[in-house]
Amino acid sequence: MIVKVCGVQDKETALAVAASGADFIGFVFAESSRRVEPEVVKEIIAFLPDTIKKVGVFVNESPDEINRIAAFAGLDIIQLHGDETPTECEQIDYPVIKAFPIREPHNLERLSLYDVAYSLVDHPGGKYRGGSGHAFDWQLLKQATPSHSQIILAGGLHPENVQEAIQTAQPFGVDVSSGVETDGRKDVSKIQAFVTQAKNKEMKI
Ligand SMILES: O=C(O)c1ccccc1N[C@@H]1O[C@H](COP(=O)(O)O)[C@@H](O)[C@H]1O
Repeated sequence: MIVKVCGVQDKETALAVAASGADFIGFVFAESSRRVEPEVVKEIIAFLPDTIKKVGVFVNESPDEINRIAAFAGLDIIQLHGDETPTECEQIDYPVIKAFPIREPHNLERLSLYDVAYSLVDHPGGKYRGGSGHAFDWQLLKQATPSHSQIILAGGLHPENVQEAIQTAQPFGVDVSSGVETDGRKDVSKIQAFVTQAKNKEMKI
């Protein structure tokens, strides 16, 4: 099970995410309370091991600008969380995670239009285009087909519900942001608990 922890804004949290055993770490470059500047991300990434993949989250940014920021900061993967077209996804020089808001079963039909590395399925969102902390009906994913690219489940996940979410939706990976925060800040104990639960490891007390 691939685990991504998103919305990291400082070095201490980034090191804790890497130490937790997470596979992907996410930095939000879009409008959000979790937005970080490329210069800050570049500094953080310098301290991270190669084993954790660095994901940049963008919303409706131009492919040229995304490729420029990715090369500058040292990103490995690009997550597109807006209205990006299949053509725009192909203009990204990095593996792409394309996010799809899921409200109804027919929303899954769009996944097959995109030739991307991963499809991320998320709640339609609140104030920003992601990171709402709300879950959608995981049962809808039972209608996903093997022709869809590897599915990452997101939206309202936290340490207490991630195992049920995995059992219900059977995704390739899971992604969390709000669910590992306390009072709007990343909480290291919740990050550790989330990764442990998602990877179905025994909790160390
Ligand atoms: O986290 C954000 O602030 C954010 C802003 C804009 C686009 C995407 C964002 N994050 C992604 O949102 C989902 C779900 O987050 P949550 O766990 O429900 O808080 C996740 O894919 C984040 O990568």
